Amino acid sequence: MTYTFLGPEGTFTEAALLKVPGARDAARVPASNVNAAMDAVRDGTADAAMVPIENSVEGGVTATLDAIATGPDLRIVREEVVPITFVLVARPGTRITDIRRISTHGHAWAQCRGWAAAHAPDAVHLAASSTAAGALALLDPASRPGDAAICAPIVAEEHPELEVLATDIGDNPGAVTRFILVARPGALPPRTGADKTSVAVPLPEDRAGALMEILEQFAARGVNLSRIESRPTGRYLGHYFFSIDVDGHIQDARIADALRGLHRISPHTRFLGSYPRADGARPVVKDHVTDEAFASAREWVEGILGG
Ligand SMILES: O=C(O)C(=O)C[C@]1(C(=O)O)C=C[C@@H](O)C=C1
Repeated sequence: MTYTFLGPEGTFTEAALLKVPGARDAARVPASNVNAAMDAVRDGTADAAMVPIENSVEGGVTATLDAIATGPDLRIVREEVVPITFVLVARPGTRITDIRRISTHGHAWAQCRGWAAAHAPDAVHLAASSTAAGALALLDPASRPGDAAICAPIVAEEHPELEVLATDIGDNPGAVTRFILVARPGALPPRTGADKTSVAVPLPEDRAGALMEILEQFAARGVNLSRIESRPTGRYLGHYFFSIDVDGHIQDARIADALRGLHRISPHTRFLGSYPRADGARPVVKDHVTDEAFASAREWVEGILGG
């Protein structure tokens, strides 16, 4: 098994990958961005990719939402949630008051904006492809690095050449990021009873009430949505798809039935996977939407049709 992940070593994404049973002993190849990680899975260079999808403060990771909704099909097979704490690192001798450019990933900057405004008000954000990439660039003068970087504590532990100027600089204690493990389509992860299903649903064009019709497919079957966000398809201004997570597995009759309804409304709906929830929470399933209730309803209609 070969895994890829948003690298280099020391990213929060690597921490998420290391939570996957067996990943510590498997081949792990860092990718320089989310698209490269997904493409490595598509072309067979890697079997699975760990990528960030959502942060509790800054929201969706748009590169991931878009990359999985377009191009050759990929499937989410697992999710991991990682607590996020940040440190500020710099080359030894740097004083916080001298810092003018802080290099880090956009999602990390968004989570430390308040701290930066209070402690390094003259500093601007220098975008890096990941937190670890921003920190390691400080050790490579050829890369025109910033004066300091925001990264995970592990990067400072692994690189004593970097000095830690401040710890716990995130504005929201308790921040977490959710990561997904994606693979090529294959056997579905088995239903556990505490699962999620993800879909990308293009909004039918010029159809009044289309979003309501999509949401009704879930509401009518007692299916809870745990996330919904719209993304532009990139085709033209005003054309969107909805990225949706719901509680349940496609092997649950109520989810399969809701997906059939979605396909009727939006035929290019993309199934992105059914996989176990990281928190193990089981949904409350009302009596009229259990597998048994769907089977009994089907038999009733078949009985009538059969005469
Ligand atoms: O740069 C990293 O270390 C990542 O794993 C990416 C990422 C993200 O995309 O949100 C992950 C967690 C943190 O919230 C900041 C950055």
